[in-house]
Amino acid sequence: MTQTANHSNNQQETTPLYHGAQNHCFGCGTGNPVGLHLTFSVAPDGAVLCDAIVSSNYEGPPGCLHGGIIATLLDEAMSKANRAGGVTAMTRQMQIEYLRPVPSESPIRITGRVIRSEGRKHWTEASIQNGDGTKLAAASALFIAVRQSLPAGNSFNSQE
Ligand SMILES: CCCCC/C=C\C/C=C\C/C=C\C/C=C\CCCC(=O)SCCNC(=O)CCNC(=O)[C@H](O)C(C)(C)COP(=O)(O)OP(=O)(O)OC[C@H]1O[C@@H](n2cnc3c(N)ncnc32)[C@H](O)[C@@H]1OP(=O)(O)O
Repeated sequence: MTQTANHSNNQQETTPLYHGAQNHCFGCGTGNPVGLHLTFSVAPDGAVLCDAIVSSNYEGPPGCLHGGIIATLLDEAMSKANRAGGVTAMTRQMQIEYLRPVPSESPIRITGRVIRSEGRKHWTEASIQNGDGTKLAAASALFIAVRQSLPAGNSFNSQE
């Protein structure tokens, strides 16, 4: 489980990225009791932001998040950057740089953005910063838009 954090360096006007679906996504699903329950907002330039405090239940080294969880946070941010642009896509390829340990139980900011799109291919980037704005981890990825439409009643990005 993850708490929402308030970053003092949050000076941008952002809009919450809603999705009405009670899905089981480990990153954002409200229907997943053991998920991270991340919530994102969208900045005017289309980047998505999530200010969070991630529980020590997701640690690897003492006091630090597990690398797989860090990958999840970055993956989720890039997926949400696509969603903010109305694109439902799955991760095809992802590269991660683990620059510094990411602390558990401490405010972090996760940011994602779409860099370039060509047909169904969407190249994205994401990063995690600590409360001081130091970059702790970064990722770049290729997402491919899914051919299937969302199942009925799955209102991702709606405000219902
Ligand atoms: C199953 C869908 C159900 C319906 C929708 C329901 C829900 C929506 C689903 C997801 C989004 C919603 C919630 C978000 C959830 C999680 C958030 C985090 C995101 C994830 O965690 S998500 C899980 C991890 N993720 C996977 O589990 C993917 C497994 N994978 C696949 O399911 C296929 O791989 C797929 C579908 C991705 C693509 O498969 P495909 O057959 O449709 O597409 P194809 O292979 O033809 O590639 C198309 C064009 O990309 C080019 N291309 C390919 N690879 C390239 C490379 N490396 N470099 C440069 N170009 C490349 C080709 O060359 C071609 O190019 P061109 O069109 O120009 O020829």
